Amino acid sequence: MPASAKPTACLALSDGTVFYGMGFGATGETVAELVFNTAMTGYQEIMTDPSYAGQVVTFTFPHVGNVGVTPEDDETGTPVAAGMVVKWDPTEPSNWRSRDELTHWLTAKGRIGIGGIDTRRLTRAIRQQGAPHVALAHDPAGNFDIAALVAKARAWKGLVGLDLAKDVSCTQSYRWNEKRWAWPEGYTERTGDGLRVVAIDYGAKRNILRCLASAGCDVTVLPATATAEDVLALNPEGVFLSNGPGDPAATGTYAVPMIRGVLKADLPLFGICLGHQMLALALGGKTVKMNHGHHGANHPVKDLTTGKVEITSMNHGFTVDSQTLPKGVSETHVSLFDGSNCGIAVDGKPVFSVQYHPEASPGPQDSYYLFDRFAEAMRARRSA
Ligand SMILES: NC(=O)CC[C@H](N)C(=O)O
Repeated sequence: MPASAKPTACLALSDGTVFYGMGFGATGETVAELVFNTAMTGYQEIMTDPSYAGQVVTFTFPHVGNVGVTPEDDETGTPVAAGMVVKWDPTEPSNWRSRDELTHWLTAKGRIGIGGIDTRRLTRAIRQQGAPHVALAHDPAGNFDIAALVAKARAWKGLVGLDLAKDVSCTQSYRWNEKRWAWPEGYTERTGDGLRVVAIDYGAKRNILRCLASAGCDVTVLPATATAEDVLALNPEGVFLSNGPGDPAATGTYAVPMIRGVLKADLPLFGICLGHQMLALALGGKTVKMNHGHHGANHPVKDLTTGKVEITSMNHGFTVDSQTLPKGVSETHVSLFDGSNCGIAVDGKPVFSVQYHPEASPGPQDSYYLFDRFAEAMRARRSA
């Protein structure tokens, strides 16, 4: 922000720290948790990932806006993150795929952005104090009641205990057949299997559904509140639990009974992120809030069964406490950043889940094998 320019946006942290900058996108105010994401690409996928409901995202990579936005890159129909914080004001798009400018898109979709922020200082603050509660305000006239904004950030109850999955889930069931556009090395499209998969939508990213379809699945998506009876009535060959926002323990009030009911049917089951956390809860484990979580596209994860390291895309603020996993449930993956749990499996059964995002959107493709593993488990069951 030029020294002479009057700030048109501000970010007030609950500890009273205030960052001033230039507003873009929608005007108004929002109160949320503040996280940082270190990915160098994929700002549109990040903003439209429903798992970011209730969170404002600080982008540590400074170039945001340079490839514009295109509906093809939406993870759901609209940005779900509450707002975005960037170092420089978004640049004009220069990309053949761009259909809109980031700033215009944010305005149209009612999401606030703030540019000109020292994102390095802000990120250090997030690391030190844990993901803070913030109020983000954008007013072209530059009038801000800072005391009121700080008070709003302080009064906000936060994500612990908050169930947001119901808000972002679909309300009606639907079929999904669209496949991936690009293939990770060594993989090609699997067709003709028609593996009947029921995917529970807690805020599912579209590229996860594409990956399931590409692995040979014929996917029926059900709303978050679907019961085990609803799921099993569709005679699935496998069940998938999606990613999603909020506290897994709060979402678990309805998801856990459903998952326990489905587990009795002894079907292949695969969960990602929130789905992973809720599978752990259903099996008797516990989840805890992390200090500032993991949000980025280069997080190393070790597969404990093979010793292989995957570079993964991550976005989570809660984690499964591996100490609480009961007998018969194994930890399969760990984060090489902090040793936190990144995967579990029920011993001897094709029931498994991962904390990270193997659909590679945005980011690395190393973990696509998990979709194939899920599909292979269904094929094995079919031929048994
Ligand atoms: N990406 C996700 O599914 C996030 C899960 C959960 N809301 C968390 O923050 O840990």
